[in-house]
Amino acid sequence: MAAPSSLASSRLTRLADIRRAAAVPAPAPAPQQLRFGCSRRRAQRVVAMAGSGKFFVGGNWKCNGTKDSISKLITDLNAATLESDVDVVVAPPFIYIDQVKNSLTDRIEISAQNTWIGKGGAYTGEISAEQLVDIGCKWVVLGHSERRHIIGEDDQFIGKKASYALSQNVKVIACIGELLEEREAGKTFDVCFKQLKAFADSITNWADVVIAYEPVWAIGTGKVASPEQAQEVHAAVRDWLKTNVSPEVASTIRIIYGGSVNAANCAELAKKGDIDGFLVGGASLKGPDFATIINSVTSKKVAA
Ligand SMILES: O=C(CO)COP(=O)(O)O
Repeated sequence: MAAPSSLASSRLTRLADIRRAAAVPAPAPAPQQLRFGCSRRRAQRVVAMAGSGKFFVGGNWKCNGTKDSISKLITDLNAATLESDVDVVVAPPFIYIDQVKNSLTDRIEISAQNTWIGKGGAYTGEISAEQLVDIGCKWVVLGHSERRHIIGEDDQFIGKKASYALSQNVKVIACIGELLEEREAGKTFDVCFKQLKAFADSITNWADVVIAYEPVWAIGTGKVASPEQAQEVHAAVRDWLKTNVSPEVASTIRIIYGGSVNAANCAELAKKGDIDGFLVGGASLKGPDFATIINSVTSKKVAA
């Protein structure tokens, strides 16, 4: 899947337009929303952003499924009508990748949920990037909060994984996101930028990277970020990339949102200018719901 060609020009135009956006009033945050403490100028800018590139939807199946349940899910996905202008990826548990590869439509690409930091060898329990390539797996999810906070992976370790995976032509879904207490302490941007910097220190080929913003407090909790909350962080991440990597990367990279996305809330999120798709957990285990989320790209087109 090539990076969308329409992105660069639309985003560069958009970034230029941001400064003229002051006339657009920022909506007052809903009472339950937590504020980042960002300036009013930034909030206004964020709301004014519009336009996006090729939508990207990933399904992270995590440590779920059996041969039978996955067979049913594949049947549903193969039968679903999916909008054509969306890149779709699913990430099954390693042991089911071969089953999925052999029976899922090749309209949908396959991702691993993890990989080793370097070449394979005497690393018990690990799977190497070379092995992912061998089995036809084109993507890997790295930096997921469950690996950061449950397994204990740190920024540098995750950065090494990203670097090695990309060197073997495995594309990376690079996850970042803050804990609830970090958000409440006003540290959302600091945390996201620190995690982003660790990726940036290790990545040279950004064309094969999708960034997933997944606030930890929204993962598996049913507490989805509001479209404004997600948009605010996505726009800040894009600004960070513009300053610290390059305007071209900032304008072309897909930044997707994850955390309690479902068939009911995806359309409103998709309308936001800097939300380029989703990384879906629970709802990706239900074929029809996952198809609805993929097809929420139509809301984006309407909003644009
Ligand atoms: O962690 C996630 C995707 O990587 C999100 O999980 P949920 O959609 O189940 O909240």
